[in-house]
Amino acid sequence: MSEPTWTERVFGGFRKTSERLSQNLGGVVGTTRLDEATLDDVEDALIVSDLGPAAARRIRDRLSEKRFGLDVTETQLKEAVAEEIAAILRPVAVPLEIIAFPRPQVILVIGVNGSGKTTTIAKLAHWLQEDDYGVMLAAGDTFRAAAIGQLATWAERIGVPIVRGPEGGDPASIVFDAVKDATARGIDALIVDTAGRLQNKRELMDELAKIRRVLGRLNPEAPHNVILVLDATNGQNALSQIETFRDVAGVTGLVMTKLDGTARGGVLVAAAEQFGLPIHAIGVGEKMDDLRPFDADLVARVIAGVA
Ligand SMILES: Nc1nc2c(ncn2[C@@H]2O[C@H](COP(=O)(O)OP(=O)(O)OP(=O)(O)O)[C@@H](O)[C@H]2O)c(=O)[nH]1
Repeated sequence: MSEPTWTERVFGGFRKTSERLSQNLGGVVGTTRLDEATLDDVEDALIVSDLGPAAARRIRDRLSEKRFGLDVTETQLKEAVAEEIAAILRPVAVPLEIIAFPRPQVILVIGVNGSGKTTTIAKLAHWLQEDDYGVMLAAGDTFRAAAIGQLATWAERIGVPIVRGPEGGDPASIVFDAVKDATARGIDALIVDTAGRLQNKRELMDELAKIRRVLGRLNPEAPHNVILVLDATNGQNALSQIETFRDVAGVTGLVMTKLDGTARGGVLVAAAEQFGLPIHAIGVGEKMDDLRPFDADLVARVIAGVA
């Protein structure tokens, strides 16, 4: 059997959301009048399909504004829902921009253990490299020797330089060395792995504050990006993670990984509505070319079951 295409994998990541939505919109068979009762059903269906109450309400209101009292078939209703989901997702489908000057652009990557942070850093490095950017990695997750080793293995595989220190080393000093090195080499993007642990918010805040302080001495604008990696299989937990990391670490953008599984990716719609943070990319596998741009229209159609 041939490997699934990336679009097929995205279908996997949103399948649970999509199936639930379809089941719950299942009451709409044949042609239905879009009255208050039907709109209530649609809103409920959206809520239980991971899109969350705020996005569900917005979609309901938009449907009501545009089509109240009209007769719609199930397909027309799903098409209309897809359009409203896309309207929520399009503003946040923002690719990661690499600025030309000053170099390097410093990209901190954070996320809870096992979220796919290290793999995402590797994929991102590979992605940027394919676009002819010079990339360097910094092993700022000094908490575990294995994390440093894992990143170093990826660096070698992709063919990018890495700055690393000993286990338990000071992340801020590694990042400082990395920025100096990257500057000397004319590197475009320096991607920094961080311990990013939420178990101890105070420690995380202190660590990031120190990294920011040290970076600020070299370039007041650094870090240019703070990307939070989210695991799609965590469902609604993603929302509380975004909120906490936003408050603690000043998140500037998101990458959702593991959307190739049977994840409940619909939570991204809830996240878009609630936080409005850019979704730079999605992860659809464990290999280095398994990072994809976030395609709002495709995802909306997959969720609504009309792709
Ligand atoms: N299916 C799938 N697996 C992924 C994806 N991204 C990462 N993984 C896997 O998820 C597991 C955890 O990924 P890591 O990159 O090590 O996660 P991490 O957040 O760095 O974890 P720690 O090193 O424990 O902090 C690994 O087995 C990865 O291969 C993805 O998009 N799809």
